[in-house]
Amino acid sequence: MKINRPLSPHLTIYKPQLTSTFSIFHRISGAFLGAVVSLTLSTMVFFSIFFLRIGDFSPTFYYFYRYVFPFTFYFHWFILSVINFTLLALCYHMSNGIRHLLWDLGLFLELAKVHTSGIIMLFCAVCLTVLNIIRFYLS
Ligand code: HEM
Repeated sequence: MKINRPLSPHLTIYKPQLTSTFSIFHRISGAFLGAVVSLTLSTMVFFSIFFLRIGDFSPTFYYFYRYVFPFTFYFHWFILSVINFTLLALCYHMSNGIRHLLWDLGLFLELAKVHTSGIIMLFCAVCLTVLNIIRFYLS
């Protein structure tokens, strides 16, 4: 029997909520950070093995820069976008992660406090991101 009803979890009929939106972005930022970390590590492993320098993960590795330089020269806009986006994801994930850890301690679990801590978390995440991006460009 085919019933033409929407499937659970009915995302399209829900009014967007602060709680669910922050939760979804916590997962998305966690997955994004995981992808960035594993891609960075696997690139380093690849270069280490490729030049028979197995186990050398040092970013001061000469050949790493020699072959990566042309790429960074032509695609610097892409690399800078990934770095800035990673900083945003990390600052958001860390700020919201601290909020999660406070909940795990049994703190701020009332609905009003969940909303207030969400606004504070967003403010901290934006400030941290801006400060980190300024620091990145000044260094
Ligand atoms: C590169 C660093 C990080 C990566 C790759 C990462 C990745 C992840 C992923 C994939 C999840 C699962 C998300 C889900 O399934 O909903 C997660 C959850 C979590 N992360 Fe991170 N994370 C990182 C850094 C941090 C930092 C710095 C904090 C600091 C507080 C943090 C706190 C948490 C917490 C508390 C959870 C559990 C949230 C829950 O109970 O649902 N993470 N992380």
